[in-house]
Amino acid sequence: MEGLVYPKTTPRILFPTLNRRPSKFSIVRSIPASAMDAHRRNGVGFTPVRAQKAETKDGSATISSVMEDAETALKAKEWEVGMLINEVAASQGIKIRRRPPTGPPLHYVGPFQFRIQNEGNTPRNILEEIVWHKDVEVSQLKQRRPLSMLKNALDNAPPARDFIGALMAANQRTGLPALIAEVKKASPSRGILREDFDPVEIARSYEKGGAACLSILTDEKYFKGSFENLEAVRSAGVKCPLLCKEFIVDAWQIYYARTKGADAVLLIAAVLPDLDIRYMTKICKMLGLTALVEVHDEREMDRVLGIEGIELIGINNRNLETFEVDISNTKKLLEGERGEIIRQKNIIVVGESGLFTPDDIAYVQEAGVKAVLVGESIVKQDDPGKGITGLFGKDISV
Ligand SMILES: O=C(O)c1ccccc1NCC(=O)[C@H](O)[C@H](O)COP(=O)(O)O
Repeated sequence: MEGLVYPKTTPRILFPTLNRRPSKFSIVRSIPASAMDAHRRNGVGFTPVRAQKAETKDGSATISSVMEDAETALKAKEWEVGMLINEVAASQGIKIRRRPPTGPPLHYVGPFQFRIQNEGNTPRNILEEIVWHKDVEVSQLKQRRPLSMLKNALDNAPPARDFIGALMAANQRTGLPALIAEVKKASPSRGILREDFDPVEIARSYEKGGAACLSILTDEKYFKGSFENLEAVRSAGVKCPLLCKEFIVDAWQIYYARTKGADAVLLIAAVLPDLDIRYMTKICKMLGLTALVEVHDEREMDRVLGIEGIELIGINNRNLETFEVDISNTKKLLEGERGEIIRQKNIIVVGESGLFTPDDIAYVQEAGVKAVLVGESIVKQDDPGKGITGLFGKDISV
């Protein structure tokens, strides 16, 4: 296995040749997942994990300083806690691991220091990579806007609107699954979906075409979305309630989404252990937000059905680890006892991903969904609102 090589010497000693010899220090990654290859081909946001190097103020590379004993012990503890979190998640069948907090161990050979790419420090699939990146992104954002600051900002946020109410009203009005129309410029599996991307124009067109709610991608790196898009759509006067489509790994993000005008947030069961879903759902309720809890398979569905207070479940037909899309996943997860429990608990189910035709809509409606979340097939149309008519096989505008 190959790793990025840095010389090991005493602390703060400059190693001036490092910057001039980048090719010798680059990593050849060996990630087997075909998803990673597809992702790389599409060129959306992939950054290999690299060894960390310290930089001085003048920008030249330095040798990582030798850590003090206390610092080493703290890092070791952080590592252990990180591993424990992953163990709890794994015991619930969660395959997505959280990012190792201190990075992989260093190896010393002569004057060199190696950080070897291995199973433990390399994301195994695209969802894991997104989550690891999100962990870093959120911890940086939190430093700039601590929770106390967000809590103060809540007072100035536009009021939260009834996301589920809007879905139910549209479902009753049309007799068809209510549409959550997705404002999405790009995705890891499909690359760029729309070059001329004006989120407000697309949102208005969706609303005119009969969408009940909108899903706004806010992830920048992998979906080319932003919180500015969310804010812009909200302040443009679009009436449809807005789902903040983000990879939530920390409750701080829920507060942040609310300050930016979100009416709902996504919680992904493939990423979040039960306890996180439980307390994040409570935070959502406290803030007046709807939680759309997303599942991909039977195990995730069973976990989520075991959690009190879940009102809205999304069944994603896209396997976020392999990118495979199969709309029969919706039917499979709503069959038998699970469907029964969902009806008893009055949970609204949303069919997500891979829906392109009126037959697809009819198929998931027959399976039991009251709403659908659709991106690609409508956002790619010249007139996204008219794309809705094509998707449903009839005009569903108000
Ligand atoms: O779509 C991806 O490539 C993707 C990769 C990793 C995590 C999530 C991903 N997509 C999120 C979604 O599931 C879709 O944006 C959403 O359900 C709409 O799907 P579609 O109608 O197929 O655009």
